[in-house]
Amino acid sequence: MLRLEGFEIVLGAFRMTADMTLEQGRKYAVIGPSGAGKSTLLGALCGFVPLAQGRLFWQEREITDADPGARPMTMLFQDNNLFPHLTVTQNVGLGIRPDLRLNAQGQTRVAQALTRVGLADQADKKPGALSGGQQSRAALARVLVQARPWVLLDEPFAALGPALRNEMLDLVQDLVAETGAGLIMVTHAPEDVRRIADEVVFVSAGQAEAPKPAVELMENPPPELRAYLG
Ligand SMILES: Nc1ncnc2c1ncn2[C@@H]1O[C@H](COP(=O)(O)OP(=O)(O)OP(=O)(O)O)[C@@H](O)[C@H]1O
Repeated sequence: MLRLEGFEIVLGAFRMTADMTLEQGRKYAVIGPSGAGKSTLLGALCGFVPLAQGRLFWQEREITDADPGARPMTMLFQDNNLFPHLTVTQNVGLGIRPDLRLNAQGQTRVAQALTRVGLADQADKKPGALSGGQQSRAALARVLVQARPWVLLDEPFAALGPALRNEMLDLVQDLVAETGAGLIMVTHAPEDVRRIADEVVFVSAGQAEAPKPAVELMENPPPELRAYLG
């Protein structure tokens, strides 16, 4: 369980609030207009964006001031954050040790993650030699080896075509189901919400609303959400 208690985030003229509990193992979509604060909210959870007020708890433990690396979450960005000069294996290995000095067990974990995402035969290539979908798979393998209780995705597959994006969403869905991780995913696509989310956090007008069941909300959106969905 992740508890956001009285969050207030202030970045220059921008201000937003959030107060909610996110249950372990559930899948949350974060949606809302451009500039509403979706990425900022994920940044605050990961410790990249400071809180002006509020506290963050994970399973009763306060982690408000914990370093990003000491938090129970991994973040995957749209550009996948792959290092072009490292091989796929090395990029995934970074998820275990930033200095890449992996022991045999670490190397096995990397190999297993690459097999799981279907990249075993691409392990020695550099990211530039992979397709967009394969790059996303490599980034997901790195998330997998980190084995954190929460996976945060910020519009991760927006650059992919619809079929490939659905394939990646299904893979993410399978991975979190296998590992028991919770998922928090920023997306602009209502079809992504329907495909993957249990619940929706709607961010608008300076507030991240507490999650609501996805099916109910998408079938019967309140006026603000209806205006956003168009
Ligand atoms: N470092 C910063 N300093 C000042 N303002 C910032 C900073 N980072 C973000 N902002 C502002 O915070 C607001 C929220 O930005 P954010 O990127 O979280 O929105 P978003 O909902 O993710 O938008 P999009 O859907 O377009 O990605 C924006 O008005 C943005 O300009």
